[in-house]
Amino acid sequence: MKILVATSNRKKLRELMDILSPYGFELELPEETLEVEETGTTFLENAYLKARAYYQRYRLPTLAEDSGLVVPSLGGYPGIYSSRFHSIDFGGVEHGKDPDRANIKKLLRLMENVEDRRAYYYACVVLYIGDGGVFAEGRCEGAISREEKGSYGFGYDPVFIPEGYNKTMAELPPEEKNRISHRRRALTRLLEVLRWK
Ligand SMILES: O=P(O)(O)OP(=O)(O)OP(=O)(O)OC[C@H]1O[C@@H](n2cnc3c(O)ncnc32)[C@H](O)[C@@H]1O
Ligand SMILES: [Mg+2]
Repeated sequence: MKILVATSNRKKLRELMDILSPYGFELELPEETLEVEETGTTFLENAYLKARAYYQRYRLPTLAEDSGLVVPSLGGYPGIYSSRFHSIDFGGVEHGKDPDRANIKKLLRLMENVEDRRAYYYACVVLYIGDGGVFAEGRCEGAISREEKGSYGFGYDPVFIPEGYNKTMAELPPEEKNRISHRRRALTRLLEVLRWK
């Protein structure tokens, strides 16, 4: 089954493809990426906004995903703001050409004196097929380290230590991340909802 993927993040796309290709899905990138404003107040709303925007443009079954890092001791931040955390309230951090690094820098600074370092990744995936769609969510529990380590993955992976590991997500090879990630869990549930597996 051919599915359009509503994302502008190449690394996210790679992970979605690696997870879904064994199930016979052919993920296609849109000819043109759309600038979709993520104005929703939840991951689910934002995933729908992205899916719907691409569906309206291309009229193909569309998969979108909205994800982020949730840190309860920061009141849930960065949460739905994860990709642009460096630029929102309590003091921006110089963006440069590397928003992921700026986000991490800000997170570590805010957590300098925070003892409770528990955090989780969250992903909401939506398969949109016209009048509506199906969605599923997944979580990956862990904690925020005090320093960056590793170079695999993207986003907050260099400071996210998944539960049961003493390495950061960025130190785990892609196959290992894709086995335990929030993205994997959300997609597995989606396939179950679709009775695909
Ligand atoms: O909206 P699209 O175009 O799909 O791409 P995006 O990167 O903006 O994606 P999101 O809006 O869903 O924001 C997700 C952010 O959450 C963080 N994040 C999500 N999944 C992650 C993962 O597996 N590893 C590390 N950080 C992750 C990272 O900062 C992402 O930029
Ligand atoms: Mg986004």
